[in-house]
Amino acid sequence: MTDSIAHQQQLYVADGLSDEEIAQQADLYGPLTDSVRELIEIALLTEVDDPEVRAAMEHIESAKQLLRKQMIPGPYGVRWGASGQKRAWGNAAAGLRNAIAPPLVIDCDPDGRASTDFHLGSAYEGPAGLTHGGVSALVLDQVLGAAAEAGGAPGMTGTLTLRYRRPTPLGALHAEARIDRLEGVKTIVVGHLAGPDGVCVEAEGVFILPRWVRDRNSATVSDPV
Ligand SMILES: CCCCCCCCCCCCCCCC(=O)SCCNC(=O)CCNC(=O)[C@H](O)C(C)(C)COP(=O)(O)OP(=O)(O)OC[C@H]1O[C@@H](n2cnc3c(N)ncnc32)[C@H](O)[C@@H]1OP(=O)(O)O
Repeated sequence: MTDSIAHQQQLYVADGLSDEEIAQQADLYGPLTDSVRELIEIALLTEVDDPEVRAAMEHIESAKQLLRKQMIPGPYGVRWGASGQKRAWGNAAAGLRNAIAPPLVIDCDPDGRASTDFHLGSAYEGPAGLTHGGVSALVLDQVLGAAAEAGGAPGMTGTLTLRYRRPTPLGALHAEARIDRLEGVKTIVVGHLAGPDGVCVEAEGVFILPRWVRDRNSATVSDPV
């Protein structure tokens, strides 16, 4: 096993937290994340002058010092509580503790579908007034991956193919995906990102459970009890 695979495995952790403990953490850290996300937008758009900017930076420095007192060595990884509740709170698209995530709250259906309504503010701009194409890819990667996982055929993104049909505005957006077909270990998922005027980006993704997970799963199935 390579060092890189061993490192990945260590970041999938069953930490045994109860649902109540997870809810407490979500209540504590979720609003912190929202506040930092708002700060990103304000820092981007503020037009206050020198004294206010310097004063604000001092407040931000104090907040950083307070929060730094106790830290996860990082990254957050993926954790499961005692009831099996999954927390991918560091996820760049949907993580509850990640201020750069829009965040996506994705509805999943066990028939292999996923969808989300979300809002992209000024921090996601690419062309003037429009969503950055890489951010559209981030969103679609996550939603297509969630559909694969919801349908019981999860995987890492092997290939993601996008067709940008029309510019994606900032603001209120919708993304959805469904499993199109399974081909051996590959899950092929299709989906799109839409704005108020219709579909902006179409996507097809090939999701593959990494070999080390497949090997572990087949070893578990065939192990004598
Ligand atoms: C408990 C742990 C769970 C972990 C999983 C859970 C994930 C839950 C995700 C939730 C939602 C996340 C949504 C965001 C998802 C990301 O952001 S993932 C990050 C971006 N992706 C990556 O970094 C992937 C990097 N690449 C890799 O790790 C490996 O190349 C892959 C993709 C896992 C494939 O490796 P492999 O399993 O060793 O592949 P291999 O056995 O050689 O080939 C198997 C089959 O796949 C085909 N294939 C191989 N590579 C590719 C490719 N790139 N494209 C198309 N086909 C390919 C082969 O041709 C072969 O096909 P068949 O011959 O069977 O027809």
